[in-house]
Amino acid sequence: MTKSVLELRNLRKAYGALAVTDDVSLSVHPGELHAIIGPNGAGKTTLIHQISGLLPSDSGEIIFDGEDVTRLPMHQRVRRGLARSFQITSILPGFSALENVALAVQARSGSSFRFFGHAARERALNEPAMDCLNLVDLGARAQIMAGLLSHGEKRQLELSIALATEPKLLLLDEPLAGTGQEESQRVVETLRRLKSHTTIVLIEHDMDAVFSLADRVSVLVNGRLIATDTPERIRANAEVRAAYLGEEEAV
Ligand SMILES: Nc1ncnc2c1ncn2[C@@H]1O[C@H](COP(=O)(O)OP(=O)(O)OP(=O)(O)O)[C@@H](O)[C@H]1O
Repeated sequence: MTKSVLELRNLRKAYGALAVTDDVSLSVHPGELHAIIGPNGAGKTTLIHQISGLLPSDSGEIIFDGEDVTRLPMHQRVRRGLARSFQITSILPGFSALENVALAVQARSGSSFRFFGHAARERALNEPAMDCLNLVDLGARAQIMAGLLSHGEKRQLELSIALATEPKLLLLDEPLAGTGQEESQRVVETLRRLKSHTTIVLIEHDMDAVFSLADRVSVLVNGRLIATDTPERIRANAEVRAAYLGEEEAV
C-alpha cells in the first residue's frame, strides 16, 4: 500500500460544547489533489488550522510523511515540508515579485549560500525563484513591485512563494476567494499545473473548480466527514446532496 503523505486519525477540536471537528480520519495520497468541501461553518478552516499547527487538537493524531506531528509547533511542521499558502498580507509589497520568491528560496536553503560570492548567490536564488514564478504564470511580472500586482496575481505569487519552499504537501484555504471570473480561471489553471509538482489539500467553495481539479473529495458536515471519494461518486452521493440542499444549488 502507498504511504500516505498525510493521515488524520480521529481528529477533534471543540470550543466549549461545540465540536467543530469531530472524529475526522482521512488519508491524503502522494501526488493527489484532495479537496475538502462542506457547507459554511462545517469546520474546514479549523481542520486546516489543526493540520498546519496553528490550532492544537483536543485529541487524535496527525501523521505527516510517516511522522507523528500532532504536538509539533507550526514552524517545525513547515520545516518538514508542510506548507500552507500564506495570506496575501505576508507578501512584501515593496519588493518585486521575484524578490518575494527569492526570499522564500533563501529561507528554504538556510545558510547554504553563505560561501557564494554576491553575484553567484543572487543567481542561485533568482533562478529557482524564476522557475517558481513561471510555474504560476507570473514570469512576465517578475520585476513588478508585489504591491502593484492585481488581486489574482497576488494569489499566484502566494502560491509561488509556497512552492519555493519545496513542500511535500501544500494546504490551500480558498485560493479563489475574492477573485473575479477571469482571475479565478487563471488561478485554476495554475493549480492544475501545480498538481504535478506537489500534493495538495484544497478547501474551496467554488464547486466547478473543485470538481475539475480534485482527484478525491472529502465532505465535512457539522465537523464530521460524511464521505471521501472521487468527484464523480461524490456528485452522485445522496447524503452529500442532502447536506448541500439550500446551501449550494447542486454539488
Ligand atoms: N475561536 C472560535 N471560538 C468559537 N467558535 C469558533 C471559533 N472558530 C470557529 N468557531 C466555530 O466553528 C465552526 C466552524 O468554523 P470554520 O471556520 O472552521 O468553518 P468553515 O467550514 O471553514 O466555514 P466557512 O466555509 O464559512 O469558511 C463555526 O460554527 C464557527 O463559528
